[in-house]
Amino acid sequence: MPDKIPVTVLTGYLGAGKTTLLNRILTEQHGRRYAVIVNEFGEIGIDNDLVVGADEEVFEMNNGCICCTVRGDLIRIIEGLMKRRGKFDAIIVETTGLADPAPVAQTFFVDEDVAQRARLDAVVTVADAKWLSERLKDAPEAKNQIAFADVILLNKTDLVDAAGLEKVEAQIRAINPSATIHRTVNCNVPIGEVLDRKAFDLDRIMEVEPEFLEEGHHHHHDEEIDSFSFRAGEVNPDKFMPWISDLTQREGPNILRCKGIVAFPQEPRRFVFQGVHMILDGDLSREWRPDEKRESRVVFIGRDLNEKAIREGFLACAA
Ligand SMILES: Nc1nc2c(ncn2[C@@H]2O[C@H](COP(=O)(O)OP(=O)(O)OP(=O)(O)O)[C@@H](O)[C@H]2O)c(=O)[nH]1
Repeated sequence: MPDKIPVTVLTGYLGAGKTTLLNRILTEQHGRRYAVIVNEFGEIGIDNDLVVGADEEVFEMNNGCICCTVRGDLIRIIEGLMKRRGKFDAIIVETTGLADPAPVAQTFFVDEDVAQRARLDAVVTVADAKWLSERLKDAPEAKNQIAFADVILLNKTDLVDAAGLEKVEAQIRAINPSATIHRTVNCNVPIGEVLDRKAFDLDRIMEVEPEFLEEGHHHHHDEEIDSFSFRAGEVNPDKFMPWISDLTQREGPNILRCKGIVAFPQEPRRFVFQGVHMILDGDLSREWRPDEKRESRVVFIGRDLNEKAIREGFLACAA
């Protein structure tokens, strides 16, 4: 029987830096080939588009959270991949920021076909040094992601002072005393520290969650969190820029995450923006391909957001 394929589960709350880490892994010269499975919360697949696709194959799983409705998809994708062994050396699964990692990890033990052919190498959690403390108060998923981690990247250390870092690291330690913690900016960790760790420890997980190996999963997502996405054609940058900047300043506390790919008239490149609460980043990225439809897509995830007002505001930016 050939060796089992190692699988890394990449988790972390909304906007912590999972895609940043994934892109770092995929662009680094390491001589290994990865198959990547990306699960995204929200109807329009944007993450998939932001992953630097070199030779890697990226499988997208939308319309649901990996730990709930689409777990069957995960099993099917992995089984499909197993038929093409030899084309890649390892699998990376990026979960949505709202996923509970337990049922994802459980798949590798409970589903027999998967368990025979793949092994969970490690759960790697990216934690946002600026926002984790807040999320530990109001988001159970954020706590589970820390509790289940074998390796934790305490990321965005550039946004927090030394005392703040000590405090959040102590909170992490209180939840998970055994994970290796790396402090990072833009997830700048040597790749060997996150991949091929042989770190997943079932005994430890059974202590965290004694029912881990039992079938049946009752993960209730935070009902207050809404996600909506809108599409438009080209948008006018002179309208769009002030709108998005004003919206994130005003509604920032409620916007857990926003991101989008936007088409400006006469601009050959795609404008990509990303936000976490009030912090907004945006830049022109690669050129639109000739076969691509020049459309603008935006996603907002948050609490108590006024969907109608945001939709109207966005559509009013049309070029
Ligand atoms: N200041 C700062 N920004 C960072 C750092 N790492 C990532 N970011 C930014 O944070 C934003 C979110 O990063 P992503 O990698 O897309 O986060 P994610 O966890 O994949 O987000 P979701 O998939 O939406 O949950 C982007 O604008 C990044 O450029 C960091 O260390 N410092």
